[in-house]
Amino acid sequence: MLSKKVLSFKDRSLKGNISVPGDKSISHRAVMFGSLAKGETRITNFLAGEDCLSTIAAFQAMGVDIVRNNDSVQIQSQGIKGLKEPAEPINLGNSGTTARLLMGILAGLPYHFTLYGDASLSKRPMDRITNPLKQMGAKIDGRENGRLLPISIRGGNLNPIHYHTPMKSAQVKSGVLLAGLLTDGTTVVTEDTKTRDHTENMLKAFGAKLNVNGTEVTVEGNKPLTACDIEVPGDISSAAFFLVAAAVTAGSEVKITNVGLNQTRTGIIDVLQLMDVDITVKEDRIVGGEPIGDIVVKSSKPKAAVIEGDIIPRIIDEIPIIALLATQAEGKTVIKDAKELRFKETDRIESVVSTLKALGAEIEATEDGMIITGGTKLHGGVTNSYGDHRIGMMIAIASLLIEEEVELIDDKCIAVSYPGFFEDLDKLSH
Ligand SMILES: O=C(O)C1=C[C@@H](OP(=O)(O)O)[C@@H](O)[C@H](O)C1
Ligand SMILES: C=C(OP(=O)(O)O)C(=O)O
Repeated sequence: MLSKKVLSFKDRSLKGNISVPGDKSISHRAVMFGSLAKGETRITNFLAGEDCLSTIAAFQAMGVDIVRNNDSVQIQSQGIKGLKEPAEPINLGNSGTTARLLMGILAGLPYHFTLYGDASLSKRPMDRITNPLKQMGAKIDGRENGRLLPISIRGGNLNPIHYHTPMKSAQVKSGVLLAGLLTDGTTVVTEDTKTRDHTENMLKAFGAKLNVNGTEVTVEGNKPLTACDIEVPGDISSAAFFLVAAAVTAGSEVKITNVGLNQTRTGIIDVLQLMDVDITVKEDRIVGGEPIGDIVVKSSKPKAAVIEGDIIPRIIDEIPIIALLATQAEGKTVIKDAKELRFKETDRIESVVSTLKALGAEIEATEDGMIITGGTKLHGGVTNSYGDHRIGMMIAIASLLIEEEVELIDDKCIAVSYPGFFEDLDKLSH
């Protein structure tokens, strides 16, 4: 039975300060690298969302001692050599990041693994990572020749690789780099456009021999990682929902503190500026190579924009909430070059378009994006997140603009990336 929530937030303005939970991408990587590094790694401000809990469970299944207390995590590891063959299949839940990065690690270990996920993850393409790993020598099989989960891996004896990622994906880049760490030579990964670089930043902090030159990353294999402490910045992808909410509701002013401002993730700030939203950003400090600071957004009169090209990987998870912003902007917004949206928890081109259309927006899907005519008054109705956390949060923010009730079917999936989302929305609502 799917959960259901009736949203009637009409006419609320958002005021106040919050710090959103820890960054999902960084939390995953902290657990993974901490499990590979000999010694004790302590993580603070860890995101206790379902996806990151799947990552913890995967390494516990390989014998790593991981203890979590709310958003603090303590890892005691014997290093790569201490990892054990899990007795049971590994459940990846809903998490694409766990799947693609973990496969890179497992491919380098001399054991057998079986991986599976939920209905959504079982539809998402895994050949983007299994293909390069097979080229490196891993034995991988699964549905449709290793394209889909469940997948089995017999790892070990990998060769290094020079690999150019055919799609703009930090998960693929990271998975290949992690496999490269477990070889005897030098692995080089290149990409057309720089995608999020948390793997590179954090591997350096763990002592890996890694070099970044523009869009080329080189890693030396067979060099042990050393445990270190990781402070996770707030997740700008979670903050994005409240930044847009403040921009589109009257009388609002929201400050998000302690949020990650890594350049490869801050496309949402650029888009808000491009669309004439009143936004101020203040960078405070850099921790583990990751800049952290505060963002303030006030009620605005947004203008439409064309959003395309190299900015897309920098806003890939924010496009659902940007689409909602575009419904309230003056003019026609065009989002292009975003075909990758079709491979997320849902096909986010179809799920965003059908959901916003059902609420009265003027929005059309294109092959690689969407066209949105702004200035529409949204209305109530029955909506479905389709099990996609970012669609669920987009609907909740849309309901702030809607007089009638909005029914949200499957609100619980929001816990994948933002367990306290409705509490934070309540905290800011006046
Ligand atoms: O590396 C990561 O942590 C992520 C990379 C992106 O996916 P792709 O690599 O598929 O673009 C993003 O959508 C996902 O939420 C997290
Ligand atoms: C696409 C996402 O995550 P993942 O690929 O890890 O499932 C997301 O969080 O929006």
